[in-house]
Amino acid sequence: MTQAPTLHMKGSAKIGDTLIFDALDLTVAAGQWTCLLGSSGVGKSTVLKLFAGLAEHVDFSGTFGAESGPLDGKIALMAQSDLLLPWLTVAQNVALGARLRGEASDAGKVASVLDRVGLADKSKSKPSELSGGQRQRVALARTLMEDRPVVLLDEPFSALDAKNRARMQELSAEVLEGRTVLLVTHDPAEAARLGHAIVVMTESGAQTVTPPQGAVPRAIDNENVLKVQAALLARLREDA
Ligand SMILES: Nc1ncnc2c1ncn2[C@@H]1O[C@H](COP(=O)(O)OP(=O)(O)OP(=O)(O)O)[C@@H](O)[C@H]1O
Repeated sequence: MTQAPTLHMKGSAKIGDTLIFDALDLTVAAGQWTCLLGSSGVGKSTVLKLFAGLAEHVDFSGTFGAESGPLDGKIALMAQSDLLLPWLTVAQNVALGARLRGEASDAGKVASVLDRVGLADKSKSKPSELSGGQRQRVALARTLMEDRPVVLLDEPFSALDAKNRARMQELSAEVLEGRTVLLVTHDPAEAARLGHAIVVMTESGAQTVTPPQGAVPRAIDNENVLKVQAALLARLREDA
C-alpha cells in the first residue's frame, strides 16, 4: 500500500445559491481515524464527495487534497447508500472494484472478507434477498477489499444491530490500521470508540473535541470513552 497521506480542506461550499458550509478548516491526519460529526445537512457527505472527486454539483472555494500529491486512485469511498448492483451476487458485488478495473478478482480474499462480516452463507444471494443491515455489511466488505491508503466512510454502521455494529467497528479498525480514515457518523459512542481525532462540523466551520486516550477500537465501557461520549452528545445538542 502507498503511504497514507494527511488530507486537508479549507474553504466554503455552495450548491446553486445555497451556502452549504463556510470557513471550514479540516485536517485529517495520516494513518489515523478522524470522526466527523454534525447536524444533518451541515455538509459532512459533501466533504467526503469533494475528497473523492464526486462533487461536480458543488461550487467549492478554497483548497483541499493531500499534502503529498494527487489523490487519484488512492481513495476508497463507502457512500451512505450501499450502491449494490442488483443483478450481481453478494460475492460479485464485493469483487466489483477489481472487475471495474479489468483485474481478476481474488476469490479467496472475497470469501475471507465475507466470512469476517458474517455473510459467508449469503455469497450467492442477490442484494434484494438481504436485510438493510446485511446490505450495509456487503458494502463494508466491498470497501475493505480495496487496498487504498485513504478510506472515506459515510455512516457505515448506521443500519447494524448493536452486536454487529461493535463487531464491524472492531473489524474495520483492524483492517484499516495505518490508513487515513475519515468516518462520518451521528453516533457519539462510535466517535469516542474509534476516533484518534474527533471533529464537529457546523455551518461556520469545524471544532475539534479531544478524544479519549488509548488505541482504537477502545472499550465501549471505558470510563474516559463514556465521558467523551457524554461531552460530545452535549456538544451536539448545543448545535441542534
Ligand atoms: N445534489 C444535490 N443538489 C442540491 N442540494 C444538495 C445535493 N446534495 C446535497 N445537497 C444539500 O447539501 C446540504 C449538505 O448535504 P450533505 O449530504 O453533505 O449533509 P450531511 O451533513 O452529510 O447530512 P446527513 O447527516 O443528513 O447525511 C444539504 O442541505 C442537502 O440538502
